[in-house]
Amino acid sequence: MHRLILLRHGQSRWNAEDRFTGWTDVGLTDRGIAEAREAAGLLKDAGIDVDVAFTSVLSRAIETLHLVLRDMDRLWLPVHKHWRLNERHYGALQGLNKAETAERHGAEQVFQWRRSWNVPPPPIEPDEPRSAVSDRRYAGIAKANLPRGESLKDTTDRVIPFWTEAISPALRLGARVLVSAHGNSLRGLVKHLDGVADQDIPLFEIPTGRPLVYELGADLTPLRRYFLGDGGTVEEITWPDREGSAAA
Ligand SMILES: O=C(O)[C@@H](CO)OP(=O)(O)O
Repeated sequence: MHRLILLRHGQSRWNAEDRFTGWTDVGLTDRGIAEAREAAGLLKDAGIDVDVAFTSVLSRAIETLHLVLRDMDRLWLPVHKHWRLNERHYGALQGLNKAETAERHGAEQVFQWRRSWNVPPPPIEPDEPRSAVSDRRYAGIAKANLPRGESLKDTTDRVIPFWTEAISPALRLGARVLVSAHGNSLRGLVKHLDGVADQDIPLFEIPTGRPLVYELGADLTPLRRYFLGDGGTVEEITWPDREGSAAA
């Protein structure tokens, strides 16, 4: 059996302020730091160890990973950072308050932007200061390939090549893998792993700082998936049984 742990970063400053964040690089709040440390405690209590970690190039996921590895006494493990694990790029919505945006554009429109499978947010202009074009961490990516606003489908489409080329080979070699990333990049990965139907993914939320453990078969097919809870409890995830869906 292979084991994969997915971890959404602890609460960020903009989570706390209810702002669309996306590729904006904001740090953790005190609560976010506490959540990351609680995640380490849950992993240790469950007897789960890790051999290699992957994260995005955004500070909130990197900081969360470091806090977890430090508390697990595993700071020495190999860590691979990649932009493909970044949060969904929220385009021109980045920086706006979510409740105010709902008042302005309507709750249904905002729900579509936030949770639909394939509705992208309004795009950001490449020459805007908020764009990733001028950010040195993305210097190696062709400008034309830098996202300007992604749907969940767009996000998933850029996460999966990294899953295929980097994460799944590590699992196949027998490594226990921890991925510290973001609400939407992880939702996309879950959708892919479990073959979740498009209409079921909008209601699936990954809480900040709560480890989601996947037990995978030899061919990396999910056998079980569950959130770790206090006192050694687990919360199993099941998906509606739909025709055409590979989900269990
Ligand atoms: O703002 C964001 O980048 C994400 C995650 O916090 O928000 P949402 O959950 O609304 O997709």
